[in-house]
Amino acid sequence: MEGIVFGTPPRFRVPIVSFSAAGFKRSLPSLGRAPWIATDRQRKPSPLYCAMAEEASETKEACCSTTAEEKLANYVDVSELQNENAVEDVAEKQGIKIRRRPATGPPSHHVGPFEFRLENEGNTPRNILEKIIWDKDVAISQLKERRPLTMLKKALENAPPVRDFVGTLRSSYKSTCLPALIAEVKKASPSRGVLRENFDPVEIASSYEKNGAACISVLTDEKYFQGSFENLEAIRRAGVQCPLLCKEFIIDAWQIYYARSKGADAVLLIAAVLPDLDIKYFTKICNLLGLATLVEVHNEREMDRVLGIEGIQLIGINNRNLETFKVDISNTKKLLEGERGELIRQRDIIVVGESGLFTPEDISYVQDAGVRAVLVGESLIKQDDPGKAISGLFGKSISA
Ligand SMILES: O=C(O)c1ccccc1NCC(=O)[C@H](O)[C@H](O)COP(=O)(O)O
Repeated sequence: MEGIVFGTPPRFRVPIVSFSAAGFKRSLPSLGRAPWIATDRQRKPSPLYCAMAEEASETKEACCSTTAEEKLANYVDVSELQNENAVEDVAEKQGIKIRRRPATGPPSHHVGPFEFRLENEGNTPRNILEKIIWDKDVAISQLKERRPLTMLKKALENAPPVRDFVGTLRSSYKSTCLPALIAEVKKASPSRGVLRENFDPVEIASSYEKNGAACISVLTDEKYFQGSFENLEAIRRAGVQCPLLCKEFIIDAWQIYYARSKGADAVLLIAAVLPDLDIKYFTKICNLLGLATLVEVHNEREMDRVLGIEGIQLIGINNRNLETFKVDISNTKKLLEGERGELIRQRDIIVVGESGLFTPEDISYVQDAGVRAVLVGESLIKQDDPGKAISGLFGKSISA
């Protein structure tokens, strides 16, 4: 039975819950036709729609000939959006298990003389990735208050020119016949704790560049990776020429503008977190800003979803399960076998092998699987001189 509302005194008002075979299951009333029509206090307008509406309305100012609606329609097939039920419903249909934010209300509810606990529902993240996303959702809301999109767009007028992230990977692969290296500036991580106490991001990035890295990945999440946007900006300002990937958990278009304003040349979009429409729209924003997008997958379903999205040039296969932390480099081989690999080759999509790469044998293994770039953090950052460790990773020097 759906939607039983208990007749409780106002101060114990509980969200609509429903009984189900699995015990109490919080049933959210399905949304109206557009995802931004919130019928539950937890449902905020989807960042996707807000960004589109904001972008469209701003564009309306910029070029009055194009109406906001026309601009909106240019980005995505608006009917997709209007037909979209709850963001969560769409995510569920696409196999996305990461919920964008906690369900409403405390984990336990009093109904008359009874106390009901909605175990495993509501406000307990199921894994670290979901916890990271929930915290990110709150943090971005606060950042947007302080630095509205209009301010960011103004700041972009003075941003350094964007560098060609994808083109640099292609050139590197062509000149060395080895996977291009995206070397990662990462102080800590949830799975490995602090990787490097003596952490000077500019020194590390410069050493990576000197020893043949094609591009550099910079963790900007503070809470779980001890990274920062200041690190990204400092590396850019220090004169490092390698194109920079802003390694951030992107859930809102605002973050893309912010990354660009801090000197990023590419951003990461995680298929385990973002529905297809978000990936599609965020990729369009990146194209508008000249940024590359690295769309990260971990399983076949995510790979098939991303291959169904037009305009994707760069796909990262993460060998690390971001929910369990299990690392298995055979995951790269598995996702590049058969038709998937064929389609990727036909489209000339660059695949990046990510995580768990430590030896020349690991590099050969993923290269034989079909990757033309690798993203490596731990095996380099833990060495005394992370840059000098690059030759050990490839079995020879890759610097020009
Ligand atoms: O590394 C983690 O613990 C982690 C946890 C949750 C989300 C993302 C996480 N890592 C990001 C990465 O994927 C790695 O930093 C990157 O692929 C490099 O991996 P490695 O070479 O194994 O450091």
